[in-house]
Amino acid sequence: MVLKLISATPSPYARKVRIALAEKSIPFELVTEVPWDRTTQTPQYNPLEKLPVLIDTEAQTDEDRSVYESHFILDWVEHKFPPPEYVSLTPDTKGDELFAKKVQVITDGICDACVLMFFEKQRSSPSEEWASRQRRKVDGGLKKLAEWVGDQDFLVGGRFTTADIAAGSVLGYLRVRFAEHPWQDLYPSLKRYSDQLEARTSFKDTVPVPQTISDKIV
Ligand SMILES: N[C@@H](CCC(=O)N[C@@H](CS(=O)(=O)O)C(=O)NCC(=O)O)C(=O)O
Repeated sequence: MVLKLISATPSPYARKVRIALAEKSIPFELVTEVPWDRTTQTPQYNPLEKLPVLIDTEAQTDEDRSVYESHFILDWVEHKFPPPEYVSLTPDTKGDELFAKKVQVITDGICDACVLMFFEKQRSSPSEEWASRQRRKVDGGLKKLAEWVGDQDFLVGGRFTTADIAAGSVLGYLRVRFAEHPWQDLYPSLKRYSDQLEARTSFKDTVPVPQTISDKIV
């Protein structure tokens, strides 16, 4: 199977997929773009016009060719590349597996609120109410994440799983996109947890980088 990933340098959602593929030693071609620029390829592969999109270049049908929505891409990768040939990123018990999906609900929700805040700030007259509503979601999500992490090294089952990929990706995104957010002072153990994840090769190789958006968006 020859895989191509459409990604963007700051994307916390795409970073999840890049980390998962790296941790499972699955080779892929990385295509980096800006999904808001008119040159984006995403509409060819995702009706929602969002990245990341994982493309199975050898698929027999268009339907099978594109995999989109980061949490689903992670499930798809785990399904298509199972143990023992590939490292498992899925927790061992059904209960832990369900919890790992719940973690992604919170982490993706924090990312979604960050993206909405980012674009609200681009508007000629940003709504303070709207921005503070999104900020509450970020703060509430981080509080929950800190509660779940506690003083553990991994979120579930005592080993590295998709839950840690999702949590590490959103914390790494905050470091770059919302450096002024005081989460590292508020939650020292969450900072310890994030620092430890950022030391993994798969994280070192995928640190988010801001992008330049050429076209008008909002
Ligand atoms: N829920 C989606 C969110 C993906 C998403 O919002 N991607 C952004 C890029 S980034 O925010 O991740 O950098 C995008 O393609 N936005 C284009 C658009 O929304 O039209 C996922 O988990 O994959």
